[in-house]
Amino acid sequence: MQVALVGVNGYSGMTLYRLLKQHPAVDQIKLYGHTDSKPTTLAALVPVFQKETVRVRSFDAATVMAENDVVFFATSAGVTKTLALPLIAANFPVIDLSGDFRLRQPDVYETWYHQTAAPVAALAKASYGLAEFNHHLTPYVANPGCYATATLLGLAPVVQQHLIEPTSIVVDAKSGLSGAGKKLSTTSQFTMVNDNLQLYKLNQHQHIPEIMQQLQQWWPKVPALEFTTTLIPVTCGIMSTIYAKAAQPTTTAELVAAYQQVYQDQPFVQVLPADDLPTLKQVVGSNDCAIGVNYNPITNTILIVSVIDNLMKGAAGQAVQNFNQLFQYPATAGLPDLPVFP
Ligand SMILES: NC(=O)C1=CN([C@@H]2O[C@H](COP(=O)(O)OP(=O)(O)OC[C@H]3O[C@@H](n4cnc5c(N)ncnc54)[C@H](OP(=O)(O)O)[C@@H]3O)[C@@H](O)[C@H]2O)C=CC1
Ligand SMILES: CC(=O)N[C@@H](CCC(=O)OP(=O)(O)O)C(=O)O
Repeated sequence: MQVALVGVNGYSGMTLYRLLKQHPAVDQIKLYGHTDSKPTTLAALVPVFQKETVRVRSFDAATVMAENDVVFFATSAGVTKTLALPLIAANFPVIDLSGDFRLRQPDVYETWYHQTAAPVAALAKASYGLAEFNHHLTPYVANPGCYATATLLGLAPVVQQHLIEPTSIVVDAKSGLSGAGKKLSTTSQFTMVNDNLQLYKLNQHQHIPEIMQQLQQWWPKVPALEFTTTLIPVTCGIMSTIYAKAAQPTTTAELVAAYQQVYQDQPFVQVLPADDLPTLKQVVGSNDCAIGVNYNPITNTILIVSVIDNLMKGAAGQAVQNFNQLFQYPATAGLPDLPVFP
């Protein structure tokens, strides 16, 4: 299998390169940059990869299709909606880590991403690749966002089985700094991130419509959700802490059983026993999502804690899961089994 990767010098691209390099079905990885990039090497672009002398060439859609069997785009929002159009027209396999093709409605993308959307005909050819649930992939896979992945995997059982009041979902999500990509900003300087917590994009986060789109497919009665995001001083990891009112009184044991039933055949989702809640260290470096649930009978509230590594399950790892599904490789091929600890 000949694999193309665009955006290798971003955080998700670097992670994807590392995974693809040890994927048993990948024979060669070809790297591409901007359409007007000067030829260079990976070592020159990513100094920590100093041993990697593989070339990085400018992006040209016809060359990419001629030289490869599939292309991964680990590029910033707004790039694939133009660069990928010839690939979509040719039905060439694409796995897109950006948000450009996740939202079905162009006006929703324009509202939340503050830029023009991809053409409607192109959007219609994309499938949303929440890997545990969406198995009918088209050749163009829109890989989910990191917060959306943690939150949707956490909510799926209670939403699909109508175990909560649909109007009562509150999500308090936190992310490490690598979620913001490599570009430095005032809020991402060491002096602001270290020893600090910063709430951001209040009621404006682009993953709100992405989460809603999927929740409403599972249960149209979910009208909205409260969703906040906080930058925390870790490099990798997302913790999505979710609260919802139970539809009727329940127990933690019943909830754990419901979650275990939904995820019993999923190698990358670990449902923890009752009274156990996950930590970031249980998943960082792996492609796992770990989920803990608890019921508070005094307030009739269900608590769900869902953790992932934003660059793995939230980006590159799930992209490899979708690659495995698209080409019918074993689900776990090329994906590490254990987190990095200590
Ligand atoms: N970081 C995360 O945890 C997650 C990220 N994502 C998504 O994955 C994508 C990449 O994110 P991340 O790695 O964090 O971002 P980075 O900012 O770290 O990297 C962005 C990459 O896109 C490349 N790029 C930007 N514009 C162009 C262009 N016009 N043509 C070709 N390449 C381009 C950059 O190359 P150069 O530097 O040379 O311009 C760089 O390689 C984004 O869409 C992001 O939303 C999704 C889930 C989680
Ligand atoms: C910490 C941090 O800033 N995280 C980013 C997540 C980026 C992402 O995954 O966004 P896309 O939808 O564009 O893929 C954010 O909250 O916007």
